[in-house]
This record gives sequence, C-alpha cells and structure tokens, in this order.
Amino acid sequence: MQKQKAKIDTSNEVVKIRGLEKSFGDYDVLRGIDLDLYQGENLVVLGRSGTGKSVLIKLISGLLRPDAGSIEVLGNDVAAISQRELEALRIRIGFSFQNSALYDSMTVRKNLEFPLVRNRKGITKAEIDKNVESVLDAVGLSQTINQMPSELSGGQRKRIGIARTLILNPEIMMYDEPTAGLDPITCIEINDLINEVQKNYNTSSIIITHDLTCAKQTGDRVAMLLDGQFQRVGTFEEVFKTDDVRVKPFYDYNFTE
Ligand SMILES: Nc1ncnc2c1ncn2[C@@H]1O[C@H](COP(=O)(O)OP(=O)(O)OP(=O)(O)O)[C@@H](O)[C@H]1O
Repeated sequence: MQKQKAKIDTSNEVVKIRGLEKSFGDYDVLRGIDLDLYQGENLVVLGRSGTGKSVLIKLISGLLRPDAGSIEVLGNDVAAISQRELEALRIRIGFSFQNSALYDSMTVRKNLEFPLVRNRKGITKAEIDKNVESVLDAVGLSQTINQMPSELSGGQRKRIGIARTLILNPEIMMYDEPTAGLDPITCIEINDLINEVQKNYNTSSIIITHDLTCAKQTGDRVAMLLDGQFQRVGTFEEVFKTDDVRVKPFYDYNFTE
C-alpha cells in the first residue's frame, strides 16, 4: 500500500539529541550525534552492523548513559531524571524488538492484558477487554485472541508484539529490525502496519532496519549512521542520491540484480 502523507509537526521534537558521544573502551561508537525525531514522523535509522544503532536506542531509553551531549525525550533530559521518572517515561515509549518476546505460556489475550494490569492500576475488567479487542483489531488479528504464541506465524507474533506495545498508547514507537526474518509479503504487511500505527495512533517512530524496502515504504526521513555520526539525513531519495562508497552498496544490495 502506498504510504499516505503523514501529519508531521517539525516544530515539536519528541526526541532531540545534541552532541551525543558514547564509547566502549577504545571504540568511539557515537561521535557527536545530532538528531531530531519530529512529532508524527517515521524516522528510519540505517547503518552497518556494529555502528551503534542499538546503543542509540538504549541511550534514548535511558538504559545506557551518554559520555557527552544531551538527549531530550518528550521534554525530559534522559540523563538527568530520576529512576522513577525514567520508568514513567518508558511507559510512554513502545518497544518492538526483533524476537517479539511474547510469553509462551500465556494466550494472546493474557499477553495483551499483562502490560495493562501492570501499568494501569485500578483498570476495570471491561476496560481491559475493550483495550485488548481494540489493539487486536488494529493489527488485524482479532481471531487469535485465545491462541497460544506457538500457534502463530512469525508475522503474526510480530503483530501481537506490536499490539502489546500499542495497548499502553505510546507516544513514541521504537522498532528494531521489524521485518527481519520475514518473507517479502509479510514484510510489506508489517510496513503497512507501521504506517497504520503512525496514522491511527499518532505516534512518532524510530525504525531501525537493514531492509531498504522497509525504509522506503515507512520512512518520512532516513538517517544514515556513518563513522559514528548521522552524515546523511533526508528523504530516502535524498539519502541515496550519492556515489559515496559507504552508502551505495546498501542500495545496490537491496535493489539491483
Ligand atoms: N555494553 C557494551 N559494552 C561494550 N561494548 C558494547 C556494548 N554495547 C554495544 N557495544 C559495542 O558497540 C558497538 C555498536 O553496537 P550496536 O549493538 O549498537 O550495533 P548495531 O548498529 O545495532 O549493530 P547490528 O546492526 O548488528 O544490530 C559494537 O561494537 C558493540 O560491540
């Protein structure tokens, strides 16, 4: 499905990163990064393996501390806030990780109820049921409500994982390799779902991927991490309109025979 033009507010940075540095031993992974995620935007982050994409997500979510620079998430200085404030902030962020991490011993319904029961004290049974049905409908899997994760396909598990994050109405979504290991048709379905989530839940998203079809279909902008910095940021076409030998192979591998 063709991506519709998203409503993006470029005056509202939900993530604002300035001069961010992070090293491990002698290895300077992030060397002074500046990056904005605008409200309502899908931002794709590309980069070779080991360039620091996961480190960046961990820094944004406060799991790692920066060596230098600032990270502001939904108006909070992540490195300065207390553990309690950090936990409250994390509830406003939905994480969709590679292995979906569903609880194998629980039905789809129980998997979806879990974050609600844990994070919304005093929620009623009727509200839980309504929320579960709503997110299952949003990911197109209402019929799986009583199934076990082992009975689902990889693509379905991915969708339920996304539903489980949506149930807390996140303002920011972080997708780590959303299409990894899926067949091409399921990849397209997941890309469409990412765009539907953006539109229907009004989320701002960071999408980490090596899949340029995913980048092209979902990204309003693409940011490419090269040598520890975002050296190419723009639309998909802008980023790949270059002869840079660090960039071209990405495109050629994905799109040329
Ligand atoms: N806690 C840590 N301690 C030491 N080194 C680390 C730590 N976390 C990450 N690194 C190193 O930082 C570098 C970047 O890792 P990261 O996982 O962010 O890469 P990536 O871009 O996400 O790669 P991939 O595309 O393969 O997932 C790697 O060299 C990794 O070994």
